[in-house]
Amino acid sequence: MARDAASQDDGGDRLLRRAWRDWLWPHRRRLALNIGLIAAFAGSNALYPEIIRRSVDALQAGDVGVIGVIAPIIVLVTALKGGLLYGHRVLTNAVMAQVEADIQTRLFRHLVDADLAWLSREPPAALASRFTADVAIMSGAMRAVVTNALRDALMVVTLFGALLWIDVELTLIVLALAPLAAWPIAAVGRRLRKLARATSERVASTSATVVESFAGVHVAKTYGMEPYLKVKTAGAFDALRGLRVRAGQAQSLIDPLMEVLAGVAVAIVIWLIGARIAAGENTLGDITGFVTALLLAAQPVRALGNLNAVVQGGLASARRVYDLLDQPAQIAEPPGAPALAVTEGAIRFEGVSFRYGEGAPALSDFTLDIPGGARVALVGRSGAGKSTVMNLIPRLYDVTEGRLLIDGRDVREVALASLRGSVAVVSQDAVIFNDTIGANIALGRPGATQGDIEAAARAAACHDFISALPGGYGAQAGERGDRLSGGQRQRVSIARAFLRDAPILLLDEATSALDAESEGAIRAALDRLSEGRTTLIIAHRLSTILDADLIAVMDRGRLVEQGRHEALVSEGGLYAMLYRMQFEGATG
Ligand SMILES: Nc1ncnc2c1ncn2[C@@H]1O[C@H](COP(=O)(O)OP(=O)(O)OP(=O)(O)O)[C@@H](O)[C@H]1O
Repeated sequence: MARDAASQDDGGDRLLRRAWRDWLWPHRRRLALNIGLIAAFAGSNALYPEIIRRSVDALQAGDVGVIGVIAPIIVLVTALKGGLLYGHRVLTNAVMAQVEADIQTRLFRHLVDADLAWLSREPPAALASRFTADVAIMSGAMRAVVTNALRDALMVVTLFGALLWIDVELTLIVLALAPLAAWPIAAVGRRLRKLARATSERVASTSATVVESFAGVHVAKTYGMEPYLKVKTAGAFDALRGLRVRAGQAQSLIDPLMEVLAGVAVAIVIWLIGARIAAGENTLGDITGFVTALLLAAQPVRALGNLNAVVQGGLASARRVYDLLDQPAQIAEPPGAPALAVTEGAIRFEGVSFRYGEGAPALSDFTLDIPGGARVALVGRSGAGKSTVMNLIPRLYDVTEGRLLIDGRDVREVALASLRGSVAVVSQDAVIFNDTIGANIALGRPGATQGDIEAAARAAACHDFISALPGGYGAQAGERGDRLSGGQRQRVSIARAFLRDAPILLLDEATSALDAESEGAIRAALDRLSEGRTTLIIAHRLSTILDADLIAVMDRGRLVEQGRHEALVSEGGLYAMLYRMQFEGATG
């Protein structure tokens, strides 16, 4: 019944087969063993009606001695059932926990390798909800299908076997009622699948709202934004509530419907057997055995009806998980791509155009030659495209038109790891992970020794403050590095870049002012870091600009001027204007 309903919905059947092949088939041995346990359980369950029929008939015939035999048999059968059920549950749990971990691992591996352009479309918390909420719903549905559904189906089959054994004609009459149940279950299933999809999307956006609220809690509190956040989240929670109420209403139909149908079946049976007993064709044992089997079958039949709801929810979540897994990475290297061996470190943008998605171009016909080892300052108004230039070098995005060459090689033709390994980034918001400070520096070069890490920290002027922390390099940096000050975070990220020792350095100078001492330490560290490396700087300080070998002035995605400070000032163009507005009178 569950499959019927699923197949009527677009791709449901294919999705089920795919989920089976991807996640369950690898565990087929343990699943087969589990099915054996369930079959044995269902088989022992079907012995009940026969035991009851015989005892009632024997008791009615005055054979009290039979109780001495029946009672131990009942204990034996229930003990067997108990043992089988225990094994089945433990095994199911182990397999499904493994399946969940498999899905999460594959999803994560796929996502960390995915393109930035595509990853940044969804808030991190919404992505995270696919790992937690969607994977749980999906594995819950699989658990229900491979274990409960099989167990219930086997129970129904064996109990109907028992019914047939007792009375073929009556069993066929009862079976004739089945199609009456199938139709509403399928209809409810289709509705539930739609609601499940909407619910999963809501859960994702609600998680994003909640996480965003707490991530920006400093600003939220300072600006007294609590009422705004309360209203915003209350709306999201209420929308979720609405969806759940509607799903609950649809799902609640199934049980009562099955209940009524079971009542009809029992009534028909009692009515027919009553007539037959009166005619002397059936015994009281027959009716008791038959009704026992029927009542025993009612529960698994009902569970199968409800299973459809779970399957539909699982399919909706599986769709969302596969939507991510099926997204191919556009930024890939050609097979057998050679490693990039940087010799000079010369970078050439050759007629590069680039646009993010559908918007206006962020770069248009941008051509710039950066000699190896040069320090180049990118200057321009906000939104001019400076960060975009930086993003293209390690191929966070690919150019839409033109070429980007490093030492004469197109970056799209070399091994991605070697390209990224040749680049170190120090950005304004130093990205610090929730790990030890030592581990955060070590990210610069996996496999670095403690000695290397300390040398990098010394070069970045952060060894002293790290050593003074309780725990030293083993001290925790906190969530997003919040146990460190802004200046300390920046120095840790500079130490990471020192450790990386890459020939190309991308610097986004911090705009926020630090205290003079911190500022001086960072500047000195950055100067040391950029020595002997091709360095691109999004410059915010006059001193950086004055020191630059080349200033590239950008306007609306185009390179409009280039040269050294004095020459550009005397040209009297955009640079001269920006310089007058921002820096004149400043000491840098
Ligand atoms: N992820 C993105 N998706 C869509 N558009 C983007 C994205 N990042 C930047 N843009 C757009 O591309 C253009 C160039 O942005 P970019 O960040 O390169 O400018 P910028 O010169 O670094 O600005 P700022 O000095 O303010 O950091 C802008 O118009 C911006 O709106």
